[in-house]
Amino acid sequence: MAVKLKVCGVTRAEDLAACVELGVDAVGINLWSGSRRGLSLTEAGALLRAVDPPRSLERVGVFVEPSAEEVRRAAETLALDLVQIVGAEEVTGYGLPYLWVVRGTPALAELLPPTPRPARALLDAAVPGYGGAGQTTDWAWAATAVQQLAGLEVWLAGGITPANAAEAIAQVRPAGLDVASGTELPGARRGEKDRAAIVALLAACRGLPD
Ligand SMILES: O=C(O)c1ccccc1N[C@@H]1O[C@H](COP(=O)(O)O)[C@@H](O)[C@H]1O
Repeated sequence: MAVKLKVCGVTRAEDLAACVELGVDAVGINLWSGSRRGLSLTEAGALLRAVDPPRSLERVGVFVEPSAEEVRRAAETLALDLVQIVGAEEVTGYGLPYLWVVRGTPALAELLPPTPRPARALLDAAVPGYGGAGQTTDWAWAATAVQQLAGLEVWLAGGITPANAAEAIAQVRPAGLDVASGTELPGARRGEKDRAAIVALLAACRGLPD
């Protein structure tokens, strides 16, 4: 089965257009000013208007400790499909379809989907700075979590690169990969994406040779 790919932290029109052209499944629009991939709502709106991606490309808004009003306003302005909220103590998506972000490796016995039910779960590494640091989570733990959460779509994030994506898929069996750093060349200043990295990640997701 094909594994989906989300390219997270898109900041340039050419990168968003490449995601459309290459058949990426989802893009993350980072709306946190603390991230080097962060866009203001005005910038994010301009980016989406410049490319006008088809609705088949899922739009995920990424937030860190946002207010409910901030999330609702962005979801409406950018026509977001899902919201990904990191850092808040209790995350329920503020009434919108949301990703349940699981950071680190909590005890599996306590790994229960919150209410209301999330659209999917995202297993990410617990890193200082909330995310996007290119650090892998524990894949053995993640593989067990995927099995335990059967019935819920579970994606894997954290330190996925073209070099390790196939191995991550084989070990963890996620429904999708969510990649920020691994879609960029070293030194990318503001989330500039590398087309070759996206091509290679898609090949791993679709089970194709490089
Ligand atoms: O990308 C960011 O800068 C970011 C900032 C704050 C919260 C989440 C962020 N990104 C998410 O983190 C995962 C893992 O990133 P990476 O591939 O290890 O760099 C990424 O997929 C985003 O969903």
